[in-house]
Amino acid sequence: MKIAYFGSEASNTHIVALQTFENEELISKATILDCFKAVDNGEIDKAVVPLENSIEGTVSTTLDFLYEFDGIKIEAEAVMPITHHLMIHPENTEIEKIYSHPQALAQCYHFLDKEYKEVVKQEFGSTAAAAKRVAENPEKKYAAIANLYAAKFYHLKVLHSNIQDFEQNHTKFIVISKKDKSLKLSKNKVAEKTSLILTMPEDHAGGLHQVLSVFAWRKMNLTKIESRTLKTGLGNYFFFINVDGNWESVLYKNAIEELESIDVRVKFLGHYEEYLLES
Ligand SMILES: O=C(O)C(=O)C[C@]1(C(=O)O)C=C[C@@H](O)C=C1
Repeated sequence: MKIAYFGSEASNTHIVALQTFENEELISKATILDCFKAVDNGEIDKAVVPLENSIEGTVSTTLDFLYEFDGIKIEAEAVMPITHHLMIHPENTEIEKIYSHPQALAQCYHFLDKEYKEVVKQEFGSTAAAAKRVAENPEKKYAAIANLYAAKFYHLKVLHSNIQDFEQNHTKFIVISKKDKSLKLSKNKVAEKTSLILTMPEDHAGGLHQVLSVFAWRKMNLTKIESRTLKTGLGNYFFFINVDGNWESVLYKNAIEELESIDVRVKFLGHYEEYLLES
C-alpha cells in the first residue's frame, strides 16, 4: 500500500505515519493539498495529515479540503504529543533567521518573543523542511524549529529543547482515503467518533440552535464543533462536528434525516477510532 504524509522526511506527520503504517511504502508530499490530490486521483491509497493542535487550534487548510474534496473520508485519528526544539547547523553559532511550519512558530510564540525578538521568523513548508533547509545551508545563519528526530536525521545541533509555550502539546492527525471504512490499529484506542460537515441553507435566527437541538434531545454528545468560512461571502459558514458514540444506533440515522428535512446539507466524513501514539 502507498501512504502519503505531509512534510519532508522527519516531519511530525512522518513520525505518525511511521508508527501507524509500519510495513507500508511512505511517500512525502510537500503540502496538505498535495496529500488530498494524491488520494483523490488514486496515486496513493491513504494519506496522513494534521487536523488540530492543542495550543494553536485547527489546521484550517485540512478542514477546508475535507469540505472541498468530495468522496474523501477519515479512516482514523491519531493523537501524538509534540515537542519543539530550536536547532542550528553544528558549524554555526549565530542566528539571523528562524524557519518553521506556521503552526510550530505559533506554538513557540512566547519563547521566540522572549529569546529571539529581533530575529526574523520565516514560515516554511513543514518543521522537517525547515530543518533540511538549515542542514543544506551551513554558511547561512539559519535555525529551525523541529522535532528531535529531525535534528538527528539532518545532523543538526539542538540549542534549546522543549520550547513550546505550554507543556501539554498534542496534535491530532487524520488518515484520509476514498474508502468508506474505518482503520483498525493495534494501538492505544481512546475514542470512537463520527465526523460530519453541516452546511445550513441560509443564515437565519436560531439556525445553529435548531441543528444542535437535533443532537441534544437525542443525548448525542458533540465533542467538537467548529465553524469555517464557506468563502462565498462574509457570514457564510460550514460546521465541522464530531459526534461521540455509536454510529449504528437508530438515533444517528434519525438525526441525519431530521437535519436533511430542515435543509441542512450533511457530508458524512467517517465513523472511526482515535488512537494515542508516542512522540
Ligand atoms: O511540520 C510538521 O512537522 C508537521 O507535521 C505539521 C504540524 C502541523 O501542521 O500542525 C504538525 C504538528 C505540529 O503541531 C507542527 C506542525
